Amino acid sequence: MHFTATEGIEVVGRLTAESRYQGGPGVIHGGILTTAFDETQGMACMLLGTAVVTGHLQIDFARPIPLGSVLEFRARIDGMIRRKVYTSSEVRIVEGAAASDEIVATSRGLFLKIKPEHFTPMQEFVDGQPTGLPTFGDSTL
Ligand SMILES: CCCCCCCCCCCCCCCC(=O)SCCNC(=O)CCNC(=O)[C@H](O)C(C)(C)COP(=O)(O)OP(=O)(O)OC[C@H]1O[C@@H](n2cnc3c(N)ncnc32)[C@H](O)[C@@H]1OP(=O)(O)O
Repeated sequence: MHFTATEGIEVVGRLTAESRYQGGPGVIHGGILTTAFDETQGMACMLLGTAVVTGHLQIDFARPIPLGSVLEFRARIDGMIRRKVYTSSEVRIVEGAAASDEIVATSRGLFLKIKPEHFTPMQEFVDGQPTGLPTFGDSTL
């Protein structure tokens, strides 16, 4: 996914529901949608200039999303208390047969600010090369 910062602490990202993302027949898998929300809300947190990890994420799947749809995610920071960053996000189908202004799924997530050394104990278990800290704009999904 590629992300763009908009006004305030908000980001927008797009994802095409490709065939390999199928869950039920003809529709996107809920886990893929959940991952995309995680990525989008994590990217919103990056606007704070600090690393975070997801502590809690809850998704409401409001409508089935047909494969082939282009999805637009919007995420923002709702508030911060100590290391806790509260975020929310919603997604619409912006291209494809089911495109409309209707929100098809929503998400709320709690992210925790961490220090980079959070990942140090895990590095020796990585299968392959760790990719390092991400920069704002692109994620691996
Ligand atoms: C270095 C760069 C990294 C990446 C930079 C961003 C990159 C962006 C790019 C794209 C975006 C990617 C986005 C994907 C991001 C993942 O997918 S990360 C992978 C999935 N998440 C994890 O692996 C996290 C695993 N869990 C943990 O490591 C630890 O549980 C945590 C989350 C760090 C918290 O542990 P801790 O630091 O010991 O925190 P702790 O002191 O217990 O609690 C602090 C506060 O948080 C609250 N809290 C903690 N956990 C929870 C919870 N689950 N529910 C509710 N409250 C909680 C506590 O109650 C406490 O509250 P207060 O007392 O302050 O009121």
